[in-house]
Formats: sequence, structure tokens, C-alpha cells
Amino acid sequence: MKTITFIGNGNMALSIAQGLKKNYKIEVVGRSLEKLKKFEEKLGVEIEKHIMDGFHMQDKTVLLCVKPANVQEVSKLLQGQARVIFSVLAGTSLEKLRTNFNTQAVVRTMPNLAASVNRSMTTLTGDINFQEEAKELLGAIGSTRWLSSEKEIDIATGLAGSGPAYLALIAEALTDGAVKQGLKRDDAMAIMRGLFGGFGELIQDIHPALLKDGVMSPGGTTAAGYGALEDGNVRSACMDAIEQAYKRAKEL
Ligand SMILES: NC(=O)C1=CN([C@@H]2O[C@H](COP(=O)(O)OP(=O)(O)OC[C@H]3O[C@@H](n4cnc5c(N)ncnc54)[C@H](O)[C@@H]3O)[C@@H](O)[C@H]2O)C=CC1
Ligand SMILES: O=C(O)[C@@H]1CCC=N1
Repeated sequence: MKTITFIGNGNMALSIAQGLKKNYKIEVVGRSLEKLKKFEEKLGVEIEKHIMDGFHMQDKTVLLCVKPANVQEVSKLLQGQARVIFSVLAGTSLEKLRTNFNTQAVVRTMPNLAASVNRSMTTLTGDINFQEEAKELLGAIGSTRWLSSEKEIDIATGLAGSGPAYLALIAEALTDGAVKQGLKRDDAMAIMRGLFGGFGELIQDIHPALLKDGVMSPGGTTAAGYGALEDGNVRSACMDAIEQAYKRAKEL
């Protein structure tokens, strides 16, 4: 079984490790043995645990899962030359990763929180020689799409990386709206979850505009509600959200 070395033991590392644990041996490098043990407990399989300070990554296949602000601090603690680093760091350029880490190759990846349920939408870019390996590795946690530039992965970060948070806002707001009109909270939550489940399947094959046309009867309830969303500038706010997220990715 091939070994994947996680550097960092936070939410993203755990979500990805959940998807990889069946087919790969998992090694995790962190700052605290206690936290590494907790990671192992949550993952439910035995892992190799290492402290970051002085860790040898010679010829290893590394999944870098720390925060963008920790790059310099973390890179100073590591020794040896990695075979390849797959980074999940938002906005952190290939050049910055190459400058800070001793590695033969670098690939940027942008998964999302659905990695924990094997449904991540993960974008990839970087060393073309590792395209197939990246697709296979990150394919274990959902769908992948290789992009041809860093600009594109920074935009995709706003769409799919941050996207679960944006959809969560919509989900919560619609639920609150139903509660405001008198639906019980439990019922509203169950109905919202069913809505997102079905919608998630429909949107795979139907263009959003056609899906909307299919729901909206002349003079009906959907048209009434849809008008309120347009009055609230939801469309424009969604486009601004991607613009702001992209801008932020370029600053990281
Ligand atoms: N949370 C998400 O939905 C997504 C996150 N990402 C990226 O994943 C990366 C990790 O994010 P999360 O797992 O959500 O964060 P987190 O806060 O859960 O984990 C960060 C991990 O970094 C390590 N760390 C923190 N401070 C450190 C320091 N000073 N020195 C050394 N190591 C340190 C620790 O292992 C910590 O558990 C980020 O770079 C983020 O851009 C990418 C896609 C989606
Ligand atoms: O908010 C962030 O910076 C990270 C990247 C994508 C999702 N979370």
C-alpha cells in the first residue's frame, strides 16, 4: 500500500484522510502528539504519527494541509526533499511553495468540505507530470478537474472551495424563512435537506436556467418568491462573492 504523508492535522487533512484510508497508508505530521492521537481516533484506522520539528520528507508523497500563513514556519521545520507536494492551501502560489519547500514537484489542489463524504469537487493545477497521479489521489475523495492556470484555481477556490459555506447560508436563510412563516424548525430542516439532496442530483444534468423555467408556473408561487430574490440582489451578491473570494485568494 502506498503511503501518503499529511503535513497538518486539521479539518481538511482529516476529511481527505477519510477518503484515502481504504487505499493508502496514512502518515500524519503535526505539532502535538496528543492532537495526532485524536486525529487517529477520529479517522478510525492506525496511522503513523510524527512531530513536525525535524521530520524527514525525503522521497515522500506529501499532502500539505496547513494554513497559508504557516508556510514559512512549517517549511523551516522539515528536512529532506519530497518526491511531490500536493498542497491544499488556498491562494498559495506554486512559486511560493517551490521557494519554501524542498520538493521535486508541486501540485496545487483545491478540495472542499464534502471530501469527508467522498463528494469533494477538487480542482488541480501544477506540475503536468503529476496530473494523472493528482487525479487518482484526489479522485479518492470525489470529482476532480485539472485547470491550466493558477488564476483559474484561485477563481475555482471561490466557487467550489468556499462554495459549501455560501450554500449553507442559502440553506439556513430559506429554513429561517419557513420558520418565520410558521413551519416547525425540525420540519423545516428536514425539508431543506431533502430539497438540497434532490437539487444536487438534478443540477448534474439540467442547466440552472432551464431548471428554474421548469419550476416556475405563470403567476405562481415560484415566480412570487423568485421576484423577491431578484429584488434582494441575490444574483449580484453571488457574483460579488466569487469576485471577493478570488481577490482574497490572490492576497494569501
Ligand atoms: N476548510 C475548508 O473547507 C478548506 C480548506 N482548505 C485549505 O486547507 C488548509 C487547512 O485548513 P483547515 O484544515 O480548514 O484548517 P485547520 O485550522 O483545521 O488546520 C490547520 C492545521 O495546520 C497546522 N498548523 C496550524 N498552525 C500551525 C503552525 N503555526 N505551525 C505548524 N502547523 C500549524 C495544524 O496541524 C492545524 O491542525 C488551509 O490552507 C485552507 O486554505 C482548502 C479547501 C477547503
Ligand atoms: O476559506 C478559506 O480560505 C478556505 C479555502 C476554501 C475554503 N476554505
